[in-house]
Amino acid sequence: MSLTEEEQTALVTSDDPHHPANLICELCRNFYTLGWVTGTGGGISIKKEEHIYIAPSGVQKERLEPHNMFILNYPSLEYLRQPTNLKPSACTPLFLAAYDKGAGACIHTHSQWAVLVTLINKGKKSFKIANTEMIKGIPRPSTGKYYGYHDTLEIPIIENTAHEEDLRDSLAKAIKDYPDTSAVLVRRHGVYVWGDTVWKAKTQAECYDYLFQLAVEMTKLGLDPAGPIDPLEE
Ligand SMILES: CSCCC(=O)C(=O)COP(=O)(O)O
Ligand SMILES: [Zn+2]
Repeated sequence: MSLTEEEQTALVTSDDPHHPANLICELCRNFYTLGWVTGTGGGISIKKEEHIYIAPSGVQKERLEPHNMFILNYPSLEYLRQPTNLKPSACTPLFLAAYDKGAGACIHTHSQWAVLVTLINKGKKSFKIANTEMIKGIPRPSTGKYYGYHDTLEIPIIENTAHEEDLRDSLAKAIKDYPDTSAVLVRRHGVYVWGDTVWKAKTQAECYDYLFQLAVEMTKLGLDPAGPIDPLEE
């Protein structure tokens, strides 16, 4: 299905700040201040009905404008809009793996806390944390509820590749092997987080980042993030 130029422009033009083309720009500016999307890496994609909005690759994400957005039809994966002289984010195949799981938005961060948590879990295929309030912000699809305070949250870690797009198969396998997960850590690189809606994805990304930082700091203090509550604490 090819759209006229006017139809394509209409898909990225709106006064509504919640329109995906506007939200991606706003959220990337927000994520930039958190150190999640500096140096052009990282980003966010949003799905609105059958339209997937994707930012361009290799551009400063905090300077994006709505007319820079690519739009893919889902599930046909046909591009409805491709801005000239730009390439879609290299994360596109990874975002699609999250959409295949029913996500409404997917965030990729290069947060140093995400990177560090993969390094303190050297040689391990996952990161675990328990007995922490912020775990309660993470959904657990198998129960239809959220994780509880005393639950152990486990996030898979996959190995980085030279090119972002080559992560797709291992990310898809991690999603299959960890059906309760809504995030995949990429060693020495960052994290992918997805949610049913853009706001859920954002909340979860914030909770995960908090938990990654906490785990790094706990480990530095000789505490085990997945360990039991020490009775002497109370
Ligand atoms: C310095 S960024 C290296 C590539 C990367 O990790 C990444 O997330 C790229 O994303 P883009 O949307 O710019 O293709
Ligand atoms: Zn990346």
